[in-house]
Amino acid sequence: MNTMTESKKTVTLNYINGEWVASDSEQTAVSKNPAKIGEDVGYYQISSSNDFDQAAISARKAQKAWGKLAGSVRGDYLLKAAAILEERIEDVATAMTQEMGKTFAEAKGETARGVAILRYYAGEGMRAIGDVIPSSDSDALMFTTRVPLGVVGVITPWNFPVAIPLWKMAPALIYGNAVVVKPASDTAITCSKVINCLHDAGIPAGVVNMVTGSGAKIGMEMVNHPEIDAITFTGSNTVGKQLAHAAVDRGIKYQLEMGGKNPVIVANDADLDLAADATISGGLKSTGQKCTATSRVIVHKDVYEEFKEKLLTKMKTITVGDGFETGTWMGPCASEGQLETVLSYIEKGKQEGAKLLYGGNQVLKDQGYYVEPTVFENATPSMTIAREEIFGPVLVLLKVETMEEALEMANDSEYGLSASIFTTNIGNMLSFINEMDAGLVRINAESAGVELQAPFGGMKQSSSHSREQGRAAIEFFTSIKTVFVK
Ligand SMILES: NC(=O)C1=CN([C@@H]2O[C@H](COP(=O)(O)OP(=O)(O)OC[C@H]3O[C@@H](n4cnc5c(N)ncnc54)[C@H](O)[C@@H]3O)[C@@H](O)[C@H]2O)C=CC1
Ligand SMILES: O=C(O)CCC(=O)C(=O)O
Repeated sequence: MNTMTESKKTVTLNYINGEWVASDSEQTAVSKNPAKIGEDVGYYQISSSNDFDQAAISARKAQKAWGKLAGSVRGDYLLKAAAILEERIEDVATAMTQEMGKTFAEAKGETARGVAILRYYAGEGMRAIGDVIPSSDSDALMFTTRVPLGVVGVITPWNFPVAIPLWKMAPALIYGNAVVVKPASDTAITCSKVINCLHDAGIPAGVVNMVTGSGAKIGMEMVNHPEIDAITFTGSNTVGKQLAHAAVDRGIKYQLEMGGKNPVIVANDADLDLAADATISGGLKSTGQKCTATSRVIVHKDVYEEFKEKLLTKMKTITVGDGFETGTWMGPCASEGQLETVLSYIEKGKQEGAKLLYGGNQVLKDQGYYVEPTVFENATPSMTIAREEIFGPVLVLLKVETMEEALEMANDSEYGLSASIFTTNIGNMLSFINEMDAGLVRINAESAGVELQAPFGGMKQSSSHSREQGRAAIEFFTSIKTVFVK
């Protein structure tokens, strides 16, 4: 059981060496429902250094035998976990909607994606892990193989509390690593339900561990711990950079997926209904809390007014509310802190002279942390709302004279995660594919929408220039060994 009952409270436990255990700090914190002020979802452990130490040591011990299993045997555990997660979709998605506010439909979709991730990486256990390379010595055999890194520390955010832990843990595990995961506190309960699926699948004790608590404490201990051989992180740039410095100091491998300020270009030959729908879906689904969310909408002057009208008409139909209620299209911000951040960016946009076209207000104040879908125009590329990641349902319209200017503006960002263009012109498409500095470029499709079997990651400040997901994950979670036999 991943929980215990204490004074009528449901308390989520840490998972260390195959057992659900309370922290020796004897302290817990509450996970709150952002859709209902005052409703507690449950409690999680505020872990101590000793808890983390135990988890890391257990992982080290377990990794030795785990790494020696055949890939197909490791894959069988992932397949079992996938089947269990699939049976528990409603329960896991319920916890997700309660903890971070995503609509129940989105939460079920994400959990189903988690199932697919486990199945995809189970298959990786049977695929090639090396090449035979002709040696200059004709009597020798030379080839590459791949070995696990050892114990991988996994630090995850709250915005995809099932998919992100799984797209990091599943490849780590299939390639023979053990893991210690520290989930975001806001979604610790959801993550514990995912870990419970691996536990119920019978994964050997110590191969998977979860320790909840403060990022500043447990996260930093993780990167500095001698039993941790690599760190994979998704979250803010500030934290990512701190982790990178610490990882470099220790000489361990690290992988960071961080922010985005993702542009959409709407050309004068675009299908404007498609562009407006995709801008809304890409920018406002999950209340804009995706690193791939559309944020800057760069529109050619010839179609600017028509596109704007279509966008506004569609935006006005968006219903904001509790993600469990039928008819809700957009849930609350994930936490009070996140709501405050979004409102402060909206305020800054107004102060710096952008025109608020629609939204901008906190709504349903007495119920939860809700904000209206919001769009600005008359913004300049140097304004804060056009430069910084907002991580909320805020779009910024920018008008351009030419396609060259559009591409230049799209690239004028410290980030380079994802980008879209809406056009019917092959020349525009090709220029965008070749010249857009982003890890994910999408033509006539929204900027969000990552496929688990394809590489995912950003350019510039959006990532550590590595890629996760798909076959690309093997590059981070293994080391190449070149073997020469004579
Ligand atoms: N790229 C993405 O998908 C995400 C981006 N963000 C961005 O970050 C902003 C703030 O969100 P937060 O949840 O506060 O992100 P964060 O970067 O603080 O948290 C992400 C994870 O890192 C952990 N963490 C926090 N401080 C740490 C430290 N010093 N050392 C090691 N681990 C640490 C957290 O506990 C959590 O598990 C958002 O508004 C958004 O702009 C947040 C979440 C996901
Ligand atoms: O767009 C997606 O599906 C994934 C987004 C993501 O990785 C993130 O927000 O951290």
